[in-house]
Amino acid sequence: MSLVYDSLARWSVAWSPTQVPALGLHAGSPTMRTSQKDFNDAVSQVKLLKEDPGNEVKLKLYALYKQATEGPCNVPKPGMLDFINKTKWDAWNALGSLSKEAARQKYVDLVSSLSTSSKSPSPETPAADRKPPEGNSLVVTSEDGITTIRLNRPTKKNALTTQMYHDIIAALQAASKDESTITVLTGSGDYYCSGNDLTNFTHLSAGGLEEMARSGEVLLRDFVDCLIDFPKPLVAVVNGPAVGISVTILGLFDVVYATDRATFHTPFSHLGQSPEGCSSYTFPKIMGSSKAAEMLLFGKKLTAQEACARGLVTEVFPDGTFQKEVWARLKAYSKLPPNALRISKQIIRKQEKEKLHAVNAEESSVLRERWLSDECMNAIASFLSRKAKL
Ligand SMILES: CCCCCCCCCCC/C=C/C(=O)SCCNC(=O)CCNC(=O)[C@H](O)C(C)(C)COP(=O)(O)OP(=O)(O)OC[C@H]1O[C@@H](n2cnc3c(N)ncnc32)[C@H](O)[C@@H]1OP(=O)(O)O
Repeated sequence: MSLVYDSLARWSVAWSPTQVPALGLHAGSPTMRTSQKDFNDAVSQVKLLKEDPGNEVKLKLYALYKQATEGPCNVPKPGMLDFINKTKWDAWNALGSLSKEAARQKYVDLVSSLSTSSKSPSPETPAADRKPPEGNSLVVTSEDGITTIRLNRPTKKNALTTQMYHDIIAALQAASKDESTITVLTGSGDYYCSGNDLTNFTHLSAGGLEEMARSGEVLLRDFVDCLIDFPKPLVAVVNGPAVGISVTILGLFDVVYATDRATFHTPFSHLGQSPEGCSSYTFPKIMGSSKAAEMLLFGKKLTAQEACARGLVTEVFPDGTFQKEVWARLKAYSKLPPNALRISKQIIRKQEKEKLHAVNAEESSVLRERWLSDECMNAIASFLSRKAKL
């Protein structure tokens, strides 16, 4: 959860020993002097931890630090949409009337338990060497008549940032005009895609939440429109679990190949959201209304085999031979006459294009409303504070 992580990392800058505010101890108490030194040492030690202790621990550290230095939570509760500060406030407030001394002790104990399970880097290790940069979130290549658009944020399970939606649109537009015969969407690492990056909701502009929801609606509509209009064969190479919008848009692909490790999950109700990617239309058509409802309303997660039996997936391959088999198949298909493929694809799509655009516009507009709802806000806050995992 990078947002809270980053935010906590920033707080740790403020924990520099020279900036730590006075702890309000009674001079002359040897126990407390020791405790203060231990506490200050622990504060410094946190910054040397090599391994990320995870958001839950970092929140505990934050809360204990605040309690130890300022006492019980004494600031107003941040608004519901101020996810990060609300999460921090909740953690601090949960400590109730715990004394400063007890909080300091708990902080020291917690850091000490972390230090024993994680080696500190040598002081000269440059920060950049500790966490390698992720590089480009989208990688587009063209080879053997195939343009491949690869989601490339493996450490975030290829969650889609707003920039990635824009980049995919641009990549599809370029692919529609390039020399390739087939276009492929796939993912790097163990996941295909974990859907919309939930931290997209935290990037509020001056226009506030309403403006964010409005621009989200436009971006979603443009993204899905681009898939509806894509003129060449579009293939999904589903290399691992797929969540949310990465699943719903599969109904707009021509062929979907999946590893037997893949799962297909659309937890919209859990998130206080509603279906997109034209799935409210394509899913009932592909698998029948009751099977579609099980996925889109109740968030039933399908195995690759189940998704194949329901017609969402074209074929499932054993994970061990997935890449080899699929790419060999695609290379063979890419030798087919490109114009015939284009014309055939377009005549198939033409029958439904208008309908799909209308469905997309409606789904996007309904989602804009959903994004402003308490149900959605609470679900996202819950994910960001790591209370719930889907
Ligand atoms: C209004 C503005 C919107 C602008 C954009 C509009 C465009 C269209 C929007 C269309 C609507 C789309 C809807 C959806 O896609 S709904 C589905 C959303 N996805 C989820 O709810 C999945 C959430 N993730 C999880 O449940 C788990 O992470 C997952 C099961 C996928 C994997 O669990 P696992 O335990 O294996 O791994 P981690 O949880 O530790 O994940 C590793 C790190 O990756 C981060 N992560 C994963 N998925 C997401 C995500 N979707 N958004 C943000 N971050 C994600 C996770 O937090 C971990 O990060 P840290 O290592 O930093 O903790």
